[in-house]
Amino acid sequence: MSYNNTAWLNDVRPNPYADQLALGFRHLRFTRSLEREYRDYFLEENFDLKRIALGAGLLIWLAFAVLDFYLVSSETRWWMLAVRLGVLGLLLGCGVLMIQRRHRHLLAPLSLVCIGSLGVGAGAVVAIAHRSDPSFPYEGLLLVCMAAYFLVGLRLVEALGVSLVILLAYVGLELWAGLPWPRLVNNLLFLLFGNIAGAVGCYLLEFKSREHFLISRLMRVLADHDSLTGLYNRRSFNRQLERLWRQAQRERHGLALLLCDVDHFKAYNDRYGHQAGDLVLQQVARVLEGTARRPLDMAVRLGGEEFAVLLYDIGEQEARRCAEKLRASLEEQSIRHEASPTAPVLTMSIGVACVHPQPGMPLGKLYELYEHADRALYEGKAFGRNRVVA
Ligand SMILES: Nc1nc2c(ncn2[C@@H]2O[C@H](COP(=O)(O)OP(=O)(O)OP(=O)(O)O)[C@@H](O)[C@H]2O)c(=O)[nH]1
Repeated sequence: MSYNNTAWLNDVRPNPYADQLALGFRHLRFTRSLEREYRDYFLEENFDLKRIALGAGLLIWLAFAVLDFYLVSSETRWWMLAVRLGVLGLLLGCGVLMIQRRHRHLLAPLSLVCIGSLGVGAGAVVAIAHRSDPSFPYEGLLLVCMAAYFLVGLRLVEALGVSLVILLAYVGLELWAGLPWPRLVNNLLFLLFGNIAGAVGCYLLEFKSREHFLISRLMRVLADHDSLTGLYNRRSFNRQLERLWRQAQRERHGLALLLCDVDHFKAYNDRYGHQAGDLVLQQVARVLEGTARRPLDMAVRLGGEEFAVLLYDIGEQEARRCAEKLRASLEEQSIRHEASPTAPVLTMSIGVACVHPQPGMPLGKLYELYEHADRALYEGKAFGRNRVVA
């Protein structure tokens, strides 16, 4: 099985999610960093499922314990009950850890312990019963394996591993119980075929889950980024601006907004063509990215030839210096602009505004930051362009 509809992906590459979709993942494995991200996502997605499955498993286990008691009359039922109680204790112990989010990293191993103990416990109960009654039903074991494939939120490799352990333990226990060979072979074949069906279903489920992960992450990236330059778009800028405002209020850090506008870009388009204009916008974007290097900084394409750089934890002097460096960097690219009346190369004007958000300062001040930078940019244009105004 492979992911076939890759033609549209070429439009959005390079992008790690699109690249992985195009590369395929039929062995249910991504590249190293994506694999780590997927496993985190998978754990988070299945957090509730695991807890519900554990609750259901406990109830079914108890119901079978009651059934054993009525179905088996000999002394062996006490041994069966002891096994059931032992497994019950283990499930309760794991359950206490699993319901707390702070033990999230233990979720996968705990699920394996739960399903494994249910399987081996069920195998032990069946083997004990088979010592006196070889026709005692053993099919419940398949139920446990099916839960591993479909209910507990395990990856295929985990479900296969734990099912294999359960089957091996079952064979060992039946040999100890002395189940006649023809019966053992019959039971084992039934369990094996059931497991093959479960594994195929689990493979398809995991494949779809991985595909969903990649597509949903890719959609998120596309929704937050400008398709021409790859910079953040205005929507994610607005979101991030408010988030950073609150963070800066809490941490008492300064914020700076650099509004950048390419000079005489209409003339550039008219002189060199729209496609050349697009390439230049991409070049400008790379220059802006060089300025927004720290994790909370952000380079944005607001639209057309208007860009913004949001800088976190910065003072007025430093912001002005950054803006000047940015302006000079574009000029140093020496992109010829023969149609510009102000410079022989492509330049941009930058309006700078800074704020130190204090706790309790209204959000309205944030919009003043934008207005201030916009006014400064307007002045920069009016005073001849290719300059920084704060
Ligand atoms: N190539 C290209 N051009 C674009 C894009 N978006 C907007 N533009 C062009 O950018 C130009 C912006 O022109 P104006 O707003 O008049 O600004 P300007 O010519 O740069 O003049 P000043 O800003 O005053 O220096 C318009 O001609 C738009 O068509 C784009 O994605 N690609």
